[in-house]
Amino acid sequence: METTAAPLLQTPNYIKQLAESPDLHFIPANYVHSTNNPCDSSDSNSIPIIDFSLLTSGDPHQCSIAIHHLSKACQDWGFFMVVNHGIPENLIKAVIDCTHEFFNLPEEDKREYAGKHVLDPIRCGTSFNASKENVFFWRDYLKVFVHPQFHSPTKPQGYRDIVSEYCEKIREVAKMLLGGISESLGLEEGFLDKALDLKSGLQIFVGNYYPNCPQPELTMGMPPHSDHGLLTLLIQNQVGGLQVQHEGKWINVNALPNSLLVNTGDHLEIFSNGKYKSNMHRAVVNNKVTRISIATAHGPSLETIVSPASPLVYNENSAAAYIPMKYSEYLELQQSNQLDGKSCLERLKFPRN
Ligand SMILES: O=C(O)CCC(=O)C(=O)O
Ligand SMILES: [Fe+2]
Repeated sequence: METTAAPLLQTPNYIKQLAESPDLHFIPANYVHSTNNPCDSSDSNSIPIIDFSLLTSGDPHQCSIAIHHLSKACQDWGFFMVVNHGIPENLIKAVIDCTHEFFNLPEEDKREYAGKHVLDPIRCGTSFNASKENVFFWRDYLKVFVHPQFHSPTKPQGYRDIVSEYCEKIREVAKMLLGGISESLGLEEGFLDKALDLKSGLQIFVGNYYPNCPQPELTMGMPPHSDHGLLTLLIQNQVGGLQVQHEGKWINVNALPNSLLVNTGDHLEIFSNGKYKSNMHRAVVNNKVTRISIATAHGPSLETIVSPASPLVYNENSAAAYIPMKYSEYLELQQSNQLDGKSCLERLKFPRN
């Protein structure tokens, strides 16, 4: 394997800019990660598949099958693919295309959204928590709050209409899945929705841009992490790169055509009192083509204090395993330098003896 790397580089504004520099054969040293080789992973055909049409069929028997599948998927994997979700293929393509156009805008158009606070509604930048780690990843991002209030960059043209249509549709899918998940926990379908104030719930549209990389085996697009919130629904431009952790192994996600890739988040773990663990995942890059992915994260309202669901806790068999915290405070803590190497979720776990 080629291990030579170019010297350290001053932080570029965007990885896109670096990846497009002529004669880039070696990646700068601050992009090299000595974690396990990202290519050392298994393929899997066993990733759970949820047929969304069963959940929405109105037939109680079909619904209960889907709920059972959701329960197993959340408990065993924290990850599943959703088919027959009803979101038109051409809308998905349009969202990916206009997000690609956003990343292709001149730097001055993107500059006004750079270097913002985690609660600012539109942010774009590079890497993954670069301010904290000073270690870089092969990725640029655009993060936009799209619910309860819809925000949008002003360019490219057409972006606002396409993305708002997509976000509305994907939120409906997330809401139905969360209704099924609520039932799978032995709660009423609407329990989670009410408890976490989903009608004012935060929805964040995250566009990820991973340009092709001359030494993909030495770096990573996104390091291993879990997502905040309840459920993240992801689409991509037909280029793989997402890997999920399952039973201690990294699994390449080979997406079914036109499927949504869904992972559980930290606040579902908290709400379920640890029954549904938040999924660990990461993104690898390749040396051939640019990969675009769009992750839409769905969480409680920013004001909600998230704690384990009361019916799951106040019985003789279990006690709350997580300390309650306001969702907005969680987001700020996650971005801060005050975690002593622990994950934010780890910090909220009650110590067990
Ligand atoms: O690009 C991917 O496949 C993963 C993206 C992701 O994990 C995220 O945006 O949180
Ligand atoms: Fe993620």
